[in-house]
Amino acid sequence: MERGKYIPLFETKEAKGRVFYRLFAVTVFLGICCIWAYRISKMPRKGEDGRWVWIGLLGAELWFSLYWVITQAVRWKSVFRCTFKDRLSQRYKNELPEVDIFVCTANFKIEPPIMVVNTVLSVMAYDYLPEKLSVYLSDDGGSDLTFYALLEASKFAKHWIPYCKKFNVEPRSPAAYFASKSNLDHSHHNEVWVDIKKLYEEMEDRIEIATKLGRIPEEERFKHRGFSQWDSYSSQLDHDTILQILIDGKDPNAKDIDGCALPGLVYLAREKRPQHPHHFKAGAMNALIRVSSKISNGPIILNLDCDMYSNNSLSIQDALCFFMDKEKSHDIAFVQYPQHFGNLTKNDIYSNSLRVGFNVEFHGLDGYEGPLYIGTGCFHRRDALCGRKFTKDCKFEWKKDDDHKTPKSILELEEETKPLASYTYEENTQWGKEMGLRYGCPVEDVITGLSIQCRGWKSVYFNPERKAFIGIAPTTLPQTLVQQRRWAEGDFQILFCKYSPLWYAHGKISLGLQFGYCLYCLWAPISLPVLYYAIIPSFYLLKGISLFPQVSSPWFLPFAYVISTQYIYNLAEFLWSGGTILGWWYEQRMWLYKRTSSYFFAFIDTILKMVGFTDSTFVVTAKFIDEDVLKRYEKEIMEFGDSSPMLTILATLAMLNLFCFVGVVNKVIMNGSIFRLCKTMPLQTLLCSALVLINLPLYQGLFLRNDKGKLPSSLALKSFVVALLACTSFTLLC
Ligand SMILES: O=c1ccn([C@@H]2O[C@H](COP(=O)(O)OP(=O)(O)O[C@H]3O[C@H](CO)[C@@H](O)[C@H](O)[C@H]3O)[C@@H](O)[C@H]2O)c(=O)[nH]1
Ligand SMILES: [Mn+2]
Repeated sequence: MERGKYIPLFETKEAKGRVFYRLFAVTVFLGICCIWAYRISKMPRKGEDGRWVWIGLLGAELWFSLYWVITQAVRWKSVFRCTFKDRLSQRYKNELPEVDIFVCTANFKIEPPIMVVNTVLSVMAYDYLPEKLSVYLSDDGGSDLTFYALLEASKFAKHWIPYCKKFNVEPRSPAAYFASKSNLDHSHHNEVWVDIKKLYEEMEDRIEIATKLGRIPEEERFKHRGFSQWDSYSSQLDHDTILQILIDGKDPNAKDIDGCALPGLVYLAREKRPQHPHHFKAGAMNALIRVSSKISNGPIILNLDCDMYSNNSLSIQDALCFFMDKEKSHDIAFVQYPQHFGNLTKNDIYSNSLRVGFNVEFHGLDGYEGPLYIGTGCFHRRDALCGRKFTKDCKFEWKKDDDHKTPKSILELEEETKPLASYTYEENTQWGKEMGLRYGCPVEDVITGLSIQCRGWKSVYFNPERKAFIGIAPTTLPQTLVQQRRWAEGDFQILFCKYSPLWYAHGKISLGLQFGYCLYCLWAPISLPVLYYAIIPSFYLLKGISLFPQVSSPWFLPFAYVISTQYIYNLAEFLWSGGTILGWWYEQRMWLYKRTSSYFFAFIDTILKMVGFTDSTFVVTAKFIDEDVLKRYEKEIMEFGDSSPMLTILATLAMLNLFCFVGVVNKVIMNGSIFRLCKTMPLQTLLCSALVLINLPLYQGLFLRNDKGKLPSSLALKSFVVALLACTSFTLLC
């Protein structure tokens, strides 16, 4: 390749068919305007019955419309990216930058150590110069079991990495590799394969036995000095910094069985004290940023959750194409990959795949200054993450002036580095404010990404054919709802924080991206109009009062047009993103459930937090479940299983709609014709029936099931009584 001539390392293509989409969106918008016109012109006058209900409906419809406009922003200007990895390696050969990989884990009980080390092994085996790769595991659980697992993994890596490279295997998480059918069928069923599998299984056994027993074999304890650091350990929330360099990447003797260099491997449990807030994952990440700066100081950082293993051994090269292009890279701060999940059922019963988000919306965000940072599967430029502003003369030289000139012993290096992970280190500094990940928000990732973009940087969304990372999605309804609640709460808080996409970001990022952020930041308040729509029209249906136009009225047309096109378009988008029809139906259900429970509670939580009543926490999502639950999950039977307030709301709403529906059916049987009902109150009838239909699994969970995943009978009784009371008092009083 000719030196000096500019050859791009990546390409950005605009989505096709934008013009058609925009025309379509305009017609829908006209329909929406007609709906407003209907609401305003037909509003009962002051003193007339039903005025407040109409005002409520108008409010809800205005909210929906505003939100619809926002969803258009992320469909308006979509782009797609592709990279040229071969050019990258030709151009830079051995001058590629060092890359530091951060894996976070928090609790060995719900994030099993064997899963964590599989993630670690998958990234250690990246097809990248091992001398330029360092892997850091942050263990917020401060568990010697996790440390033991990592120690085992550091030994196994000496066999695993050369094996992966020799046979060019994918994926490089051993568990995923041995479980994958394609690798079973036509893999090199030779001795090497059998040997490596045996080695893995032995390691797996040792780790799992230790995890089950809750302690490490006594003899292992003496073998490695690292365990002595637990001598002063009192609890997960009260211990000194534990730092252990398991493989020193700089050590010429750190070699795999083939004599090739190994990537660095470091275990860190930052110091924690009960009175001192540790700021959850953000705190862990900031400690890692500082600790790694002393040890390897790679200018590029990859951040992964402990369940997200690498599924593509060339992802680093892909990401570097975005960071190392001579002309287009200077302002790129991070490259975000989508999250994929390996444990979804065929129709994705809890709608966890976030299909449309990753296949449509994120491409839309990428058309502006780029996607949000979503905490995992994201490559960062260290400088940008540490608070640097982007200015026109930010040009990067990737060659590093080596500041570790005098080689130190591991012990010295560890002792020098430890203070960086102490909780006092951050006192009176900008960490958590202007440096590193932001504190105080349950979605530390999104707010951090926003603050980076507000400092003039851009980001890139890269969604390659072969999935780069695969993680674990929640497998029960309560887990999904809790996760969604944390996200909705965090995103809503961003709206009021210093970096609010509404005011602070104005002028710093484009209007389109401001809208893009609002798409997520407004999840919590959208719960209110959804709740309104899920209750009021059904009540009025029961009473026989119409709130929407009749079929014969011309006003019916805009409603019919907007509703039908939106659902058809939504279905098409879902199928196009790789979903199934049943999966779409499940998504409609989860759409409703998230809004009426998670988002609603997130709304309340945020308000309470603002008044100073509560503080947000981070409920870590469980990454494994027991056999019984797993069986139901695989059969796509909804798992309720507890009686949290969120499930109580869902059950009560479902019962309420059932009563209204039964009440109406009863009336029709007694004295009316179904035909007349559909003519006079078509939309209310449709809405109420759809709500009943979508809630079928809930009724089953309340009354028909006997397994452990059903709803508790106390909750069934509660929701039954509350809904009945609500319906009767409404019909009698209003
Ligand atoms: O005190 C804590 C709590 C969590 N974690 C780690 O943070 C990651 C994410 O936690 P998880 O319970 O899996 O949450 P999810 O909802 O699946 O995570 C998504 O949403 C989070 C923000 O809400 C982001 O931090 C994550 O990166 C993103 O994947 C996991 O690796 C945890 O081990 C910590 O290191 N320390
Ligand atoms: Mn997770």
